[in-house]
Amino acid sequence: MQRGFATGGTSSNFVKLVEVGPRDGLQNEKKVIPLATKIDLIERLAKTGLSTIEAGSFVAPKWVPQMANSSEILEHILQKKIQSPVPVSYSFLAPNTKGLQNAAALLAKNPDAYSTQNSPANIHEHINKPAVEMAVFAAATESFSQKNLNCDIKTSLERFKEVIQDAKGMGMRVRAYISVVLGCPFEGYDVDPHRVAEIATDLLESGADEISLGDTTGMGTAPRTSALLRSLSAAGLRTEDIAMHFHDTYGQALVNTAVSLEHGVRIFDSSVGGLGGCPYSPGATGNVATENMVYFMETLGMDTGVDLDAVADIGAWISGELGRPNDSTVGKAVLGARARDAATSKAKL
Ligand SMILES: CC(C)(COP(=O)([O-])OP(=O)([O-])OC[C@H]1O[C@@H](n2cnc3c(N)ncnc32)[C@H](O)[C@@H]1OP(=O)([O-])[O-])[C@@H](O)C(=O)NCCC(=O)NCCSC(=O)C[C@@](C)(O)CC(=O)[O-]
Repeated sequence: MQRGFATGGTSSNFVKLVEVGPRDGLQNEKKVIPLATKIDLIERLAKTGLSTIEAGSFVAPKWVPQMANSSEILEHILQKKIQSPVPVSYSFLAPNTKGLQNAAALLAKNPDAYSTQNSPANIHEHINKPAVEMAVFAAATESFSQKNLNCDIKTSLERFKEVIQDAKGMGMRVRAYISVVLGCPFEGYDVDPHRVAEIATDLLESGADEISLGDTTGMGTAPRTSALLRSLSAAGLRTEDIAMHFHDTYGQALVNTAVSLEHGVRIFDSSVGGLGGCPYSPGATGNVATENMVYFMETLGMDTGVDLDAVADIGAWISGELGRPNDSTVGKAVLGARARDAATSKAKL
């Protein structure tokens, strides 16, 4: 369907979306999701123009059982050529060196199957070989760090330094999350932006390539998002190193996205069908839906390179597979408009 927004990508209006559905989106589902469904989801997403897909998590299966088959997912990515119109980087979480080593063992078995930061910058090379990146995840509050990682922030940063340096040594790109930056389920709204800046600086100094700031609880508001980004900037952080990760629990995700765009942020996390929730954040709902994010960027004349109709189809499909409602308002609207158009064309025949 023609949506009639200004389009046309230039490097200045490009916004990178990081699809977190297969990891953040699925990790909290109670029902066991078959491996084949997870792989199908990743393969479908890879065809939409998304360039980064968070595919799994090398965490303790006792803690997050739904992610227990992340090794099989990584193996599939390495062994089968997933078709994609653009080079895709597949990202996996690691909470400690054990998680990284588990991923590294699979990479070592398939050394020619993936590209690294050291690979030649040849687009065909990258299209033929997926990139694999790792992600570590800290918290902005002590309570959340204890619940999510079973250690305090200082200990987590020491562990992450090792994980980041080892992963970088293997040529991998590393992203670092900081959760609960705009509100904590245990400590409330009072999250200190200066502390967020300190943690982000520590992670960047350890070698992380990008910091994703998680509004885990969706408690972020426009003024508080702006205040946080001002604090980070005052502390010397560069917007090009920052990604924003909004959950839409209070319906503020796109407002906060607009504020972040004004501050120069150009990387946003989202989840197809609005899947998600954090197992250690009671009451947390899904990430902002990828469909909503793509549509929103299109209305602003920004270019994500992502096919909105294709992600709308995937959102409806995966919601059906999981037996849950499709949480993307845009996804439902796109499919509704398509059904109306089809009915109108049929009536004209
Ligand atoms: C960090 C630990 C492991 C500490 O947990 P612990 O219990 O303190 O760890 P431990 O070192 O004492 O080990 C306990 C057991 O786990 C095993 N183990 C230990 N590490 C691993 C590993 N990597 N892979 C596989 N197994 C592992 C270890 O071998 C041992 O096994 P046992 O001897 O009992 O059989 C645990 O707290 C953990 O896995 N936490 C992860 C929690 C998580 O995944 N949360 C969700 C991701 S964060 C998120 O969703 C937020 C985000 C990123 O989306 C952004 C936002 O919205 O905020």
